[in-house]
Amino acid sequence: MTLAKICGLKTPEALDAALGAGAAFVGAVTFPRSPRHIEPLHAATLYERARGRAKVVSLLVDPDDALVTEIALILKPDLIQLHGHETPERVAEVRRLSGAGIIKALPVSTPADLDAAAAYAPAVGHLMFDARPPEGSALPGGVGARFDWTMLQGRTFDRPWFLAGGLTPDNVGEAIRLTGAPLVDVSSGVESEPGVKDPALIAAFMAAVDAASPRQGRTK
Ligand SMILES: O=C(O)c1ccccc1NCC(=O)[C@H](O)[C@H](O)COP(=O)(O)O
Repeated sequence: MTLAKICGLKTPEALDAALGAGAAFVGAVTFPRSPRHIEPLHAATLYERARGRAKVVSLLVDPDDALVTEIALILKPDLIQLHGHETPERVAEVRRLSGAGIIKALPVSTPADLDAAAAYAPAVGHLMFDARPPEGSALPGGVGARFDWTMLQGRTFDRPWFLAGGLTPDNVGEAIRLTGAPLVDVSSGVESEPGVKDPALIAAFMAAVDAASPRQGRTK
């Protein structure tokens, strides 16, 4: 059974589409350079509708202590996704400061990149393998780039892991079948333009995840 996270949700319509389609995780990006950026106070109000329906994830990039504390107090996420250059020590510090679970995203372009996971496992609840963005990319994630998924075949990790990067309704089934990913994450693959989520693409993505990995007992 593969569960899905829809990332970069910043409107009630987009969040409702993800929740209605059965996303297990919903993500708020707080990173001003991103077209998906949402301020902590706005996210706190918006994500109230997700409580008890999906895990609320706050995505941060190399956050300082003040931002971690603000997010923890105002948004109260179930999980913080760290998508920058955070060391294992910094990840442990963010966990302590926030009291939230941690997803550490690791950029992947070669099999050796997967080896970094071992050092993070003690400090995190989840790992995320995301495509390393192309050189010169304005963002460290959410750019629709993918990596060679066959690198994950035969690999095991000490924590549940998300596959991310370039997933779409058309390719997520193949990605799950090739890798056995227990969790998948998508952003630009369910958008009509950068930062604008498309409810029909969200529904199609979730249907494709279900088709590749039926979820037991799901009613919608
Ligand atoms: O989505 C963003 O704008 C973003 C900004 C800064 C760091 C990470 C970001 N997104 C990371 C995600 O969680 C994406 O879902 C993941 O990288 C996959 O993105 P995509 O290839 O667009 O599906």
